[in-house]
Amino acid sequence: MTDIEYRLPQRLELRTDLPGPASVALAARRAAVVAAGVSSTAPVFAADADGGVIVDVDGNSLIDLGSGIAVTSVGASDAKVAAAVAAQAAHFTHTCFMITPYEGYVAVAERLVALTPGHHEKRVVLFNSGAEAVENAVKVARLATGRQAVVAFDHAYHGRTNLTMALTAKSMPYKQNFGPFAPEVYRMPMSYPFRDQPGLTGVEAAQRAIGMIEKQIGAQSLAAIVLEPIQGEGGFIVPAPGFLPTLVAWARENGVVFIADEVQTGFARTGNWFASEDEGIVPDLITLAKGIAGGMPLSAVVGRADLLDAVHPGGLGGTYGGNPVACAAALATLDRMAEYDLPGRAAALGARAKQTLTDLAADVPAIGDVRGRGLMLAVEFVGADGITPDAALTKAVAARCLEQGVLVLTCGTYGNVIRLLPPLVIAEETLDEGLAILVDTIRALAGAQAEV
Ligand SMILES: Cc1ncc(COP(=O)(O)O)c(CNCCCC(=O)O)c1O
Repeated sequence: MTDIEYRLPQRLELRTDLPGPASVALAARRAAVVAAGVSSTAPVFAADADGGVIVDVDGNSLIDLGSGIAVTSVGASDAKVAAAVAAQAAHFTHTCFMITPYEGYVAVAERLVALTPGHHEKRVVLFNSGAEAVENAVKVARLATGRQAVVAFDHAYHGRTNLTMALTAKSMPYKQNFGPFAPEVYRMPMSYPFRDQPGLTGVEAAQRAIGMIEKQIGAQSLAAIVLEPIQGEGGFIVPAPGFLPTLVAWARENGVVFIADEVQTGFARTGNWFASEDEGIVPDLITLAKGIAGGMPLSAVVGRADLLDAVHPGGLGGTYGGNPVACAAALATLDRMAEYDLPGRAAALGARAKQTLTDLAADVPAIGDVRGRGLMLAVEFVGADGITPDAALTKAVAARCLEQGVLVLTCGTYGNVIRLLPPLVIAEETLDEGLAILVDTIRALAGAQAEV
């Protein structure tokens, strides 16, 4: 693997309690002006970040195993990305591509056409957030097919706008009391191998969903299927082999647009450029965001030219979509990902990390499942019966890791999943140190639980 140079020491160093005094003071200022609906995992405020560490305003250096939710794959201050951002901003920060276009947008589109699965003619539209990309992919599918119905799956997460809330499965905290939600969205059962009845194959799980689609909606009324190749917020659910290809084949046979939502799985996270490749599927449309631009807000819909070009001129856009500074960051980010071979790095580091967690699971009954690919890994916690979700233990593990200076995130429909999303440029030693603290914490807390 490529040696990576870092600007900050890639170490865990705690100088104060967490939060330290400067974070406490900032928290008081925050409480006076920031809406209570915006919550934060860490009780500290960032002052600097690089590679696999975040330094807070009190000088504490934390190990970051979250990447700001799978965003800072190349780190939060990569030198090439920072230079590209500064250079672009010194020329122009915005002209609005719908008013005065610029090369950066076109160059990003060219890279995405070349990088994404499939050798068919493609088109690209750029936006700002993942939800915006998903919204627009559904718009395109509905216009191009003349149909209205959209299928999403159990445990899905697609965003916080009205349509993407309708597509998202979990009510609290994403949807509760925010309705009514967009109509013509139907939810189908997912392939969730750890929780499906034993022996349900991916093909059988797909056929179960297809049967329900044909009975409840009718293929001729269905515009699109929207699915994350590995479900993120819902719990890093990796469908059984065969699930995705069976759904894609059925969609193709019935003129249904298959939208792969790779906002969280995309850009080397799972050990390939895109998780769709892991399953050998070629989506009709693919939604992208998060890792695309080194932390700058940028998202995209990439896919079949006949679908995207079916839209009338002016039908797609938005003021900031494909902002030039974000596009400059994206080009530098994609260069870095190739230079460092981040798909290969994610696969290699992820395999080692997954083995560490799998070995741990053999000793810890509270771990019901270890799953994921590349550096998108998850540990699902269960009770003594081996299946009842244990959200309390999950929360305690994450909190205890944070007290020790390791930032891990949780997720899952049942809140019982610890997920690992480290920056893909994290130093091996830093990842090993963070993993060791996570392992020791799980042993201590799960072991204590087992003795109760
Ligand atoms: C698959 C998938 N599609 C779409 C989205 C939405 O992307 P935006 O950029 O947050 O709008 C996501 C965002 N996931 C993290 C959201 C966290 C939170 O808001 O609490 C995703 O994972």
